[in-house]
Amino acid sequence: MINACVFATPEQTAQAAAEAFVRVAQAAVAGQGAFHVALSGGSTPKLMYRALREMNDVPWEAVHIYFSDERSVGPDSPDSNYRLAQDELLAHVPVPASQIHRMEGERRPLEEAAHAYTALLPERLDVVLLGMGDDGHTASLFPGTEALAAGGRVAANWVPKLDTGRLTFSFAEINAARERWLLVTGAGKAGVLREVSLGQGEHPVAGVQDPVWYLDEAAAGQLGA
Ligand SMILES: O=C(O)[C@H](O)[C@@H](O)[C@H](O)[C@H](O)COP(=O)(O)O
Repeated sequence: MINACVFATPEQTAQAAAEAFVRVAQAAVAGQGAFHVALSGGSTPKLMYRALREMNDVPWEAVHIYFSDERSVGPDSPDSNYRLAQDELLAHVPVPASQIHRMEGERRPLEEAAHAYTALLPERLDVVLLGMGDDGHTASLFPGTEALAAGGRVAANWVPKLDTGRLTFSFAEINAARERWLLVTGAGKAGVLREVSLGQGEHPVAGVQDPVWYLDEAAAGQLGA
């Protein structure tokens, strides 16, 4: 079974994840003076980012932003995960620019970008925020790709079905964090989520250890069926 928080709508799911972000950020800053969090790409986190930018009492001056993956594009590309976070959250909150750590998706070879990003990671992330594709991928760890077995903390990953390279956290990096949050909404994810909950299929997201799932009822619709 999975450790899931289920909410009626994507908006309520996003709000709950944003409220958890505030709580965990406040505790981390009180305890260690900083909060190191890796944001996810894709469309699902957009609602959470919009909820989070309206929240009070976030210790933004002590928050360090990272990214769990990035497309092989520059920061101005509409496909950039960094640009999504910038447009929907970071441009609206007072995180010091020096504390926003972008993956250089435009850099070639991508292996150099992966190596450079590894060098700027903290010893341990507090939270890694992730999504799940309808093929069971998470971050840019796609089924059948080499990065599934990557050592190290950040990998360059060729994704044949997308005919493109990606930068992605390895499972080692994801699972070394203090917490892993999976934000998944929509009926299109329900079938894969059921298989993951039953230990069925070869879904990369199953490699994320002990995540907290933030789900809406549509995505959770086949759990326990
Ligand atoms: O770069 C990306 O696209 C994400 O890192 C990816 O892992 C995403 O979380 C899933 O594809 C879900 O995407 P949606 O939220 O758009 O369904």
